[in-house]
Amino acid sequence: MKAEILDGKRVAAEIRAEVAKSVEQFVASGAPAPCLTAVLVGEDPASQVYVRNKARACEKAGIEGRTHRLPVDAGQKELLALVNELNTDANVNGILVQLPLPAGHDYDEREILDAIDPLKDVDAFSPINVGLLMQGRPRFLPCTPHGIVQLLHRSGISTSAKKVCVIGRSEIVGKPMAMMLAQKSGSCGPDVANATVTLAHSRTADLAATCRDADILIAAVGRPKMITGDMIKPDAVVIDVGINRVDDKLVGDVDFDAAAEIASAITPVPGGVGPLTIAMLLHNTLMAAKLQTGR
Ligand SMILES: Nc1nc2c(c(=O)[nH]1)N[C@@H](CN(C=O)c1ccc(C(=O)N[C@@H](CCC(=O)O)C(=O)O)cc1)CN2
Repeated sequence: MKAEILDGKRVAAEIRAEVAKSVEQFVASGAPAPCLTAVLVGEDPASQVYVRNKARACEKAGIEGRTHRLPVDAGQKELLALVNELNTDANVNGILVQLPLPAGHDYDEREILDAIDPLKDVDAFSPINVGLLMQGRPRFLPCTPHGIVQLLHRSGISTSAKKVCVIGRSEIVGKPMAMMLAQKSGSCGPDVANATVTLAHSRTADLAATCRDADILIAAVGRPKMITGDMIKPDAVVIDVGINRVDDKLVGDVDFDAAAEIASAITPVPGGVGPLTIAMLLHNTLMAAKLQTGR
């Protein structure tokens, strides 16, 4: 294999240790431990795992991690009422609603995310936080794209003047990722910015050629092994955001074996981008607590 493996698990552990140290200092200054509250609707197995992992990660970092579980058919009104209750609970610094909300029960995801107090919106999905990011003056950075920025930065990979292709235009990953990489340096954390970004999607005319033109390829489409070896420029950096369960195994959006023979660096699945999402959530929770207490 030619490519260097970008070890997201290791970088996430490094960030989690840094957050834990900062939490310790925050608490030593007389502040209460930061508190993150996750809301889980229904019993989707993957969502249950993610929420449990978030609570465990909180505990290890000295953050109080609470989970509110609602039945699948709780309904929009009850969910909104819970979000509003958490907004006014002074003991709660960060709120997240685990996505996706259950299908077939008429949940309006947009209305729920809009209702989260922007100062407690540690996922950075609310319109205020998305708008601040668009304007290059973010408050919270969305966790998965921020994790990717940290991984690139800590792996010594610069994006400045590079051609980056982000495949997938989701609100959680694709759109904010493209926005962050296109910003001027310094506005979205470390010096991972100033890229020339293409945001590709299902209607992109010649996706293979578009991908092949990229120095850095970020795949966030949710389709197993969709990015094949022939879509990768020799020596490109490949970041795989996909987590697809196929025959009881996790596979990314990239055909890893083929890509690793062509790329200079690549993230594995599992153990690549995924663990960074939770690390950056802890970072945002501490930030929220600091913003709310003025410390
Ligand atoms: N409210 C949110 N909902 C969702 C988010 C989010 O950031 N906020 N992102 C994803 C799910 N997610 C966190 O919520 C998440 C996904 C994957 C991982 C992870 O560590 N993956 C591991 C594999 C884990 C496994 O065995 O399944 C890896 O890639 O190594 C963490 C968090 C959608 N919903």
